[in-house]
Amino acid sequence: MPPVKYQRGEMVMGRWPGSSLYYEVKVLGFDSKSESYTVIYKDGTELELMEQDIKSTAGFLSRSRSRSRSPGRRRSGSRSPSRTTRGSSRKSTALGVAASTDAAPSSVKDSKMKDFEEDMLKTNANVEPTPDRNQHRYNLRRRRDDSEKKERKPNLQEDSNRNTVVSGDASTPLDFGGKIGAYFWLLFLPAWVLFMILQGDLEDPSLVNAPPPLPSLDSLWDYQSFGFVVLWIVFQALLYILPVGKLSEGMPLRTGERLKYRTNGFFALMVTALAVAIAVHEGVDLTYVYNNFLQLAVAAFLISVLLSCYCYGHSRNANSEQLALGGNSGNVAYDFFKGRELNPRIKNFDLKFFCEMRPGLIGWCLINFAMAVTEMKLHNLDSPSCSMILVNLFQLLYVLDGLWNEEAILTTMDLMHDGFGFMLAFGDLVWVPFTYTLQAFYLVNHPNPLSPPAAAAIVLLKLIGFYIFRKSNSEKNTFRKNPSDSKLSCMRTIPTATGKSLLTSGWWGVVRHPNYLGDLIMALSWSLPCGFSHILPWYYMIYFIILLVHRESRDMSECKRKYGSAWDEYCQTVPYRIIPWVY
Ligand SMILES: NC(=O)c1ccc[n+]([C@@H]2O[C@H](COP(=O)([O-])OP(=O)(O)OC[C@H]3O[C@@H](n4cnc5c(N)ncnc54)[C@H](OP(=O)(O)O)[C@@H]3O)[C@@H](O)[C@H]2O)c1
Ligand SMILES: CC(C)CCC[C@@H](C)[C@H]1CC[C@H]2C3=C(CC[C@]12C)[C@@]1(C)CC[C@H](O)C(C)(C)[C@@H]1CC3
Repeated sequence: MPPVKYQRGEMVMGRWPGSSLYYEVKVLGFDSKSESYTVIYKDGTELELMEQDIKSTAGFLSRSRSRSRSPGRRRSGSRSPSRTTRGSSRKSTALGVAASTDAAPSSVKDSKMKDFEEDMLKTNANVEPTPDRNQHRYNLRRRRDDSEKKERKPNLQEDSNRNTVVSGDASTPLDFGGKIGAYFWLLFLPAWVLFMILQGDLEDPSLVNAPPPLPSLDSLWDYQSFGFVVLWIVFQALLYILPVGKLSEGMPLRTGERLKYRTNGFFALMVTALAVAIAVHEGVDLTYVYNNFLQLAVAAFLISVLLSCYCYGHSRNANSEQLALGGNSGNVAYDFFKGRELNPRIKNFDLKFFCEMRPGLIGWCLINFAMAVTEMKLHNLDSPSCSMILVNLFQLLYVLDGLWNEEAILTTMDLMHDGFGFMLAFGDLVWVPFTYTLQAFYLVNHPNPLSPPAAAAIVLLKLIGFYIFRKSNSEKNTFRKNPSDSKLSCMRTIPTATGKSLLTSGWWGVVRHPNYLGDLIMALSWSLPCGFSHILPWYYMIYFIILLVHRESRDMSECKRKYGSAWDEYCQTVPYRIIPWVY
């Protein structure tokens, strides 16, 4: 049995799960089975922490003094993470290092808490002084009371049977149907892409039709297509590593470290556009993409499988801090699917960031363009049809916007929380370029003439969706990068115990995911130009509703875990999730 490093009653610094912030906590006990400590925070929140998430108060303070910054303060530069300066409605947040107990729920202020508060006051005398400590409130929700605690002791084995993962410091429920679900998705997703591409080729494509006959294995594989996909990825990788463009910092990791990312996506798109223009001018025939769509998709699929295997292997050498919460269940299929490592890198080359923003996203535009060229050739047109132009322009705008604001991706769920495994590798390299292009693919053989008023109405819808999407993403991104940015001076916020606050006005006060709302309106405008004759071009809309509803609920659980009662307060203030008064 390992020696017990921290004793019952000892005051130590405990890391708040999922963040790099440390709070003063009191050790209540040690569980030898799970090798975890039960600790209590000042508001009565009890958690089980592993030894690596605890530091002795003395060592912690001398270290943070010598650097003159606590982990919490490091997060937001020289400001204390909780310092709020604007808006009378703004409440202050709890501090990473020391917080008053003013707002601890009265129910938890029992005698144990009183002793504890006294201990805390003594310890706080040693803590770095903070400018507005007295205003701070502790708004963590008490996780468990004593009676519950008696019933449940942390146990790794027990948790894994219950479909939860104990990953470093938090119990994370398994997602996507757990272990069985992972097998299902691993088989279903590639089969579904194959099915849809085959449907798109039919004269009467309908998702409710019987599946088309399976093509022979021979016809799926093509060396040339494989070569083109490899070349494409290598070309994009070369553009990514060029020392052109900004080096942006990601959000702080659990270790407090911030990774650097080369955000030159817009430049990469421009260079690619130039290269494609030269190639077309030199006689390269883009109808190849339409004629070999299936073979190109199969090649991309094989590459995504190889990449996922590499990432799974790579994660074996990663330490627990580098693993994603939730991709570390011990079940090979689940972890392979969900991704174990948060930021797999080859030197400074970030695989997740690169795959999410470059080959698939830029490939999406190239494929759409190739479909427009094919439509013109097949139907002897001087220019693509109005529907094809709208689909191309709308989706190009979406990608351009994503690459122009590439830095914003660093605050999204995928970058901050998800591991990089099959789901994202396949999603980025196959799903995005070969299913998001299905509307253009469909239009090649299924023209849908649009009247000018119909086209104008669709353009208006797209612009409304885009406005909501862009404004809300920018609000959140600006706020996360610099909470005291003058552009947000009139915004109301709710403070949380982690030092971050939640916006409750502007778009984030309308619904909890205004960016999803804008995205959904845009998705509608992408399907409308294809008409209502078939369901295939509506696949994106249907998939997107499912994806965003699921994503929203995943984000809800994650935010509840991170922010506790502050999140509940936010949900009360902003009751609708995505669509006002509907959902
Ligand atoms: N086209 C596609 O296939 C596709 C698919 C998925 C998503 N998307 C788009 O990608 C973008 C990113 O989506 P995402 O799923 O990563 O979610 P997101 O909405 O960008 O990020 C969610 C995170 O925002 C923070 N947050 C939540 N409420 C907040 C508030 N009131 N104030 C401040 N911060 C708040 C929380 O993180 P912290 O508090 O930790 O910062 C939360 O975890 C969206 O625009 C979405 O529409 C597109
Ligand atoms: C069913 C699975 C295979 C699901 C796979 C999901 C991924 C394809 C998506 C998850 C997050 C998405 C995303 C974009 C593209 C699709 C995903 C990778 C995005 C890069 C599209 C451009 C946007 O501007 C964006 C940068 C906001 C966006 C970020 C999230």
